[in-house]
This record gives sequence, structure tokens and C-alpha cells, in this order.
Amino acid sequence: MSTELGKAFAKAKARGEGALVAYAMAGDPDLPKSVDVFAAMVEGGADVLEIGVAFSDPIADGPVIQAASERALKAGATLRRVLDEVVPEVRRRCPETPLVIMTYVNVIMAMGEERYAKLARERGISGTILPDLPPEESAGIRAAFDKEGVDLVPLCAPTTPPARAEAIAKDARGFVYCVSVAGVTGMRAELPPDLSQRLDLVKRAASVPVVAGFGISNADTARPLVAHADGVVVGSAIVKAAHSDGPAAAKQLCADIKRGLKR
Ligand SMILES: O=P(O)(O)OC[C@@H](O)[C@@H](O)c1c[nH]c2ccccc12
Repeated sequence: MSTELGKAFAKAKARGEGALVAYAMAGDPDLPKSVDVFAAMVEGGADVLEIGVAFSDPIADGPVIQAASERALKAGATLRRVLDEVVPEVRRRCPETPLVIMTYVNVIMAMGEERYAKLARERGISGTILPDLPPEESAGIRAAFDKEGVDLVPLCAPTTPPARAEAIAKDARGFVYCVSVAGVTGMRAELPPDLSQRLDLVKRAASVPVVAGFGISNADTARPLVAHADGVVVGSAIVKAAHSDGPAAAKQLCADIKRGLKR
């Protein structure tokens, strides 16, 4: 595991808190302003930043993040520009916070996985999440990432059979991303009752931290998960807050969620 990711989760744990993995879209509303959003999220207490790189066909995304993708694509937020213009600035302003890129396989393949992994490492990226990469097809990309020390963070869905979830967890890099609900990203009033059991199973098998994501939007939805996971991922709620009310709103929301993550 990247030492930076390991340290960030360990630090949160030592403070008696679940970690907040906070997502926003690079280039929304434009490249420099998205840097302000990421910096504000860290000021609000985000422990890990998940930096979205827009893709024209974001199949796993709900309406809030799809709209953010469109704004980012209009602003010219290509993978190359995100790595050259957004990531270095976020690193400069948040030197302690590990950064994870979240995008789709095509975006990485268009650059070439080896070239991406090398650039990502040079820019200080700790890990990468590719929701449309099936584990069976991940060997090549993962080898390229491993070579540069960029963690390929795997996802587990509610539809993943337990034995397969265990295998994914055992072999994970960085952390395991447990998707709470079948479907797309977006805020939800309730999370499924069997989520805590699924998290417990993955946690028992995993040698890296385990986080839950999809549908978590505030302290109340985050709170019940800290007994079962090392942290939570929040995306749509932050993207929405930043889009409506700017970086300060994203900061406030992160601070509120962090209060819900106290053990
Ligand atoms: O938006 P939500 O429901 O808070 O879920 C997190 C999510 O946004 C972020 O991790 C993410 C954005 N796009 C994705 C696509 C697949 C998996 C995860 C993601």
C-alpha cells in the first residue's frame, strides 16, 4: 500500500475517527477553481482526496456527478491537464493529504497505462479507482501501477458474491471501496440494512483499510458505518455543495461529516 494512504488512515484511527475520503470533480467549474474546492475539503477535515477525471460516458455516475463531468469537460479537464495543472497545485496546498484519481478505464487506456502510472507517481498520486475495470481484466493495468507504486483500489458491489468479495479484499491495494447500493452514485435517504454485514466480511479478509461509499451525504448517514468500516467516501453531496455555494460550503459539509465519524 502507498505509505501515504496507510498513514492517513492510521492517523484518523489514532484520533478515534473514521477517515473521510472526499470526492470532487477536477475542472468543475474550471481547473483553478476546482483546486480551491479540494483545498477547502482538506480544511474541512478530509483525510484523503478522490480527484474525479471526467469521462464522456460515466456509466457509474448519477445526475449530480454527470452534470459535474459535463462542466469539467467543457472547461477542458483532460487527464493530462488534471495531472499537470490541478494535481500539482493540490499537492502544494495540501502536502499531507494523499490523492487518489477516480476515472474510467478508457481515459487511462487513451494515455497508456504505463505512461499514466509514471506520470501519476511523478505528480504524487497514491492510488487510482477505475469502477468499470472488472477484476478479471485488471492484471495488466495493475502490474503497470504496481511498478510505479500507484495503488489500484478495487471496488466491491452489493452484487459481489461473498467469496469473490473476500478474494478482492485479500488482494487489494490501498483500500477496498465497498459500494453500499447497487446502481449509480448519488445521495440516498437510507442505506441497505445488510451493508454492515458486508463491510464486516470484507474487513475480516482485507489487509488494507475498508471504506463504504455511495449514498453518504451527511453526519447521520456516515455515523452508523464507523463501527464497520475504516472510513466513508462522500461525492455527490460535496459536488452539489461546491456547485451551489462554492468551496466554503464544501468545507463546511466535510467538517459536518467528520463530526459524524467520531468513534
Ligand atoms: O456520490 P456518492 O453517492 O457520494 O458516491 C461517491 C462517489 O461519488 C465517488 O467515489 C465516485 C464518483 N464517481 C464514481 C463512479 C464509480 C464509483 C465511485 C465514484
